[in-house]
Amino acid sequence: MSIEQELEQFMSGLKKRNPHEEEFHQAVEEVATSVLPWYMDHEAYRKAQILERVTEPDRIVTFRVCWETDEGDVRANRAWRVQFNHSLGPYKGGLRFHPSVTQSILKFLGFEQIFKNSLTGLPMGGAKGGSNFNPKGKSEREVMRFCQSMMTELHRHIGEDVDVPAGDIGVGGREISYLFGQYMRLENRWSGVLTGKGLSFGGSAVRTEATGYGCVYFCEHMLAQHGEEIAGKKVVISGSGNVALYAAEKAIEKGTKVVTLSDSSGFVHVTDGLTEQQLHFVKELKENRRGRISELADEFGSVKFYPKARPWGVDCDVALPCATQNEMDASDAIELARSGCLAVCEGANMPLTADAAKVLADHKVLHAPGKASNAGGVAVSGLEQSQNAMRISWSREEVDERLRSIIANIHARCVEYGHQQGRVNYVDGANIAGFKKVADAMLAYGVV
Ligand SMILES: NC(=O)C1=CN([C@@H]2O[C@H](COP(=O)(O)OP(=O)(O)OC[C@H]3O[C@@H](n4cnc5c(N)ncnc54)[C@H](O)[C@@H]3O)[C@@H](O)[C@H]2O)C=CC1
Ligand SMILES: O=C(O)CCC(=O)C(=O)O
Repeated sequence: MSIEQELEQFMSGLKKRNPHEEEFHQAVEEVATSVLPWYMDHEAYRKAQILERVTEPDRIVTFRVCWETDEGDVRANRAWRVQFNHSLGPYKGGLRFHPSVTQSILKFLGFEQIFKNSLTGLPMGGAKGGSNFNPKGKSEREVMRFCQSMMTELHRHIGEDVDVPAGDIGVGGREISYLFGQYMRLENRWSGVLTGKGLSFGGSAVRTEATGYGCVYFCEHMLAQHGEEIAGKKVVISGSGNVALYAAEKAIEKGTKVVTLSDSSGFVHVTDGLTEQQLHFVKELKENRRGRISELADEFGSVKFYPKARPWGVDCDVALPCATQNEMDASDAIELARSGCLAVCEGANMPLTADAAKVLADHKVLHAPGKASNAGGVAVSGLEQSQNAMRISWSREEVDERLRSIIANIHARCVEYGHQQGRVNYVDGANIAGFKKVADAMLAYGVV
């Protein structure tokens, strides 16, 4: 059978076993496309059915989360924890609170997390969880009651050596604190069972910034590998949450011009590049006031807001999609390629549709997949676990230095496994390097 036929047969079985889970199919197909040519050459992995086994989660816990609104009305949400694979260490991955959350989305995220965590070189397995709860418009007390109710079930399934959740969309420092408080109340002990904690109670320096900073560090390596430098580049960023804001901060520090940010209501265009004052305004707006990105244009006359639009039509050298999955489609990718964009470095998880990724490859636009370029967040979470286990805290400088070194290593591994005719195919490189380490561990464990 040809590789294409192998892929088709494998994907057709996977789709039958996991019907109506489009995001999960998409994430698996991307990995399988990269690894199959290599996998078919390695009899031992094939015989042990590693690809079939690694695409089946170890377990999925689904549960109901009941809570009361401030008016005393009862609400019931659905929540999940997908514990995908713990071959390399305790399960690790974020929790997402967003009305769009489904089992398919959490399976795609948990699956990607296996290989991302493998690439960091730290001992972490892959997991993801979350709920279709919408924190938007909820009061502090409602968010607290939801988090407490969620942890009342979740605490049975997690532990510092079992599964260590963290934040993701809709889950930041506030939610992690409420979840952690409830965990301690239920278990009557302090443990590093969540990461992204406050600095005064076991959190790590630089965890808040790590995903965005790491994405820019990765982009810098990717450009340098291809004879370009980041300073002076025009950068388009989507999103205005945790990842986007700290990617913008680091990009500005590196001498780039950040010309866009966005949220689900539209995007802002800052022709001359976002200033530090404007970035400070957006941080306050998003992290504390939880307002809309259009308020940046209301505050600063030179900023223009485009409602219900995405930023990919704005001319740029570098694009950092930092909002959500499938936020860039083929027509967006064509616009980016036409504007002369050199590199797309994913801050979000799977922000490109499969067709968009193909357009970038056809136009020779460098493309770093999230599992490599946004691994800085989980890497610093891994460092938070180490600090908690040793009961110490490293300085900001020390954590940042370790983060840079982990990102440099991930980049080097992408180059090692993705080098193709003078350029690097970062998607293949990340997938093969991440997969191989997990596959070797699974082989060593025998049939389990
Ligand atoms: N927080 C972290 O450490 C990590 C996050 N990621 C990924 O980065 C992405 C962003 O996550 P965070 O910044 O943490 O979340 P966040 O909740 O802080 O921000 C999410 C951002 O995405 C935007 N957004 C959400 N849904 C959208 C939609 N349907 N259309 C347009 N915009 C939308 C929001 O307006 C917001 O700007 C996600 O894909 C997440 O999985 C990846 C690695 C680590
Ligand atoms: O810090 C973590 O454990 C998880 C981060 C995350 O959810 C991700 O890498 O997508």
